[in-house]
Amino acid sequence: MEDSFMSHRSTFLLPPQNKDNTSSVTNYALVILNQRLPTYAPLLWDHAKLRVCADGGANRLFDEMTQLLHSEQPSLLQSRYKPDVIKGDMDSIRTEVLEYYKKLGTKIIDESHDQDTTDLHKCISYILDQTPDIDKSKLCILVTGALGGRFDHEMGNINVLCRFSNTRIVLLSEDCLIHLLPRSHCHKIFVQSSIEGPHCGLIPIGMPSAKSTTTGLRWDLNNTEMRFGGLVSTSNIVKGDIVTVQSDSDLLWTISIKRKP
Ligand SMILES: Nc1ncnc2c1ncn2[C@@H]1O[C@H](COP(=O)(O)OP(=O)(O)OP(=O)(O)O)[C@@H](O)[C@H]1O
Ligand SMILES: Cc1ncc(C[n+]2csc(CCO)c2C)c(N)n1
Repeated sequence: MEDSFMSHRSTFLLPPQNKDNTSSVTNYALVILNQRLPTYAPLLWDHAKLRVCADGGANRLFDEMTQLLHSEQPSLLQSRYKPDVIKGDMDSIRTEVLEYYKKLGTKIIDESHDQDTTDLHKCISYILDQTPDIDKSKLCILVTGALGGRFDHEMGNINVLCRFSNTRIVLLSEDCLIHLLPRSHCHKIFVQSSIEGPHCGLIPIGMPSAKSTTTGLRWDLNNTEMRFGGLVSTSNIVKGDIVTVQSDSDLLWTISIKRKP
């Protein structure tokens, strides 16, 4: 039974040398969206093997990484933190930023002809195209700037979780993270209490869930129904280091991220 659990660990919020070798994820990719970079962005950058900016996300990398790491010269930092790819409809990236990264060798993919998918969707498609099938189960895509800000963008970003429900994708803000718990699995969430929690939530997405069962929460669900207009589990609290979740519907898991003192 143990093997049928899908495990989740936010080790990407810990320095890479603290990474535990038991994790099923060995390959992180980073997508930077067009919202303020979180203070822990340099950490995510270090974990990632592939770094992609969604259109105006490149402006954030260019302007804000230097503010987060003020120990070094801005120009040095700008050339060190070079994205592998910038992809999107290119209506938000500044010309000077585009030219700067192009000169450094960043691949630029202009998809302004596609006005039916979001820049995040375009970036996820690119990362999946680059990942051999055999490696897809070890891939986890971290997305900064995905929450807070414009509500239509937030919902578009959550829709990407549903559209790519077979891919591990974590949406991040300064204050919390969100990912999908597909109904196909029982889930074991290893809470890294030094950096996340205790506030958390479980939210049915797309359809009501007739039966969800959890362990490890202050207000556990016990074959409980959740639906919008009825009960959804917000403002819950993790009790210990492991939370388990089982449901007949896909659920969103969200947990707070602790601010550095
Ligand atoms: N305020 C926000 N809240 C949440 N996500 C955002 C926000 N702003 C941008 N994003 C994300 O960053 C991506 C790139 O942002 P960018 O501003 O380049 O998008 P855009 O295509 O120009 O958006 P729009 O044309 O709707 O303003 C968006 O596709 C979205 O996923
Ligand atoms: C029904 C419908 N609603 C909205 C859009 C607009 N839209 C959705 S994604 C996107 C690209 C943003 O970078 C744009 C402009 C559409 N095409 N179809």
